[in-house]
Amino acid sequence: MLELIKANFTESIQTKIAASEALASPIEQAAMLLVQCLLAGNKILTCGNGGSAGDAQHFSSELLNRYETERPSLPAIALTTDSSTLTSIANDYAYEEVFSKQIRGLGNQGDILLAISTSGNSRNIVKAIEAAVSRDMPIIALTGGDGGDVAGLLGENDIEIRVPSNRTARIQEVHLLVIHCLCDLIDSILFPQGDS
Ligand SMILES: O=C(CO)[C@@H](O)[C@H](O)[C@H](O)[C@H](O)COP(=O)(O)O
Ligand SMILES: [Zn+2]
Repeated sequence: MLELIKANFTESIQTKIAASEALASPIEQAAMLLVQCLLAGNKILTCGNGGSAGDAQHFSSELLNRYETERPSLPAIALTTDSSTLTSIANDYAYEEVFSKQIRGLGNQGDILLAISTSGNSRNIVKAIEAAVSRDMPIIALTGGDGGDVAGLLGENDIEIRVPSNRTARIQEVHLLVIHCLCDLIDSILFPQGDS
């Protein structure tokens, strides 16, 4: 048991060290894109499944409320939270449409879609990206493995932050760190002294 625990910690740490080299540049680019979006008065929509739904909500709550310092609320919506909307879209159409239909209703040109998928292959994430493209929304995709179908859908102005791991749990652990880096960078650029 203790060996298994140690192995999980070791693998997580090693994945984070590898990611810190590979992902610093795309994380910086994503932070700049998010800041531009917010300065232009646009908003951020987030989505994901399972643990990644939690990550999508984690990020939107840190924007709407706060991260570490006092500052004004920033506009973000997690598309994973409205059970009436999610169940009716899944029931009347298909589960793969649960995010895309919300994006077509809520997304405006210049809003950002933050799409989270460890495999890059979840159909509702693929459909969400297609909907964002149709609304002229830039996309930031948090992925892992080989990037899956998501990687092939992104345009030159979109950003993929792909964790160098094939294990869902390890990828999710780095995704959360990436989300906290993005919050830290947004706050330090927009509110240098933590002023509100
Ligand atoms: O948290 C975990 C596994 O660690 C699961 O809930 C996991 O998020 C779910 O199986 C998701 O459906 C996986 O989707 P994706 O990351 O491949 O898009
Ligand atoms: Zn998980």
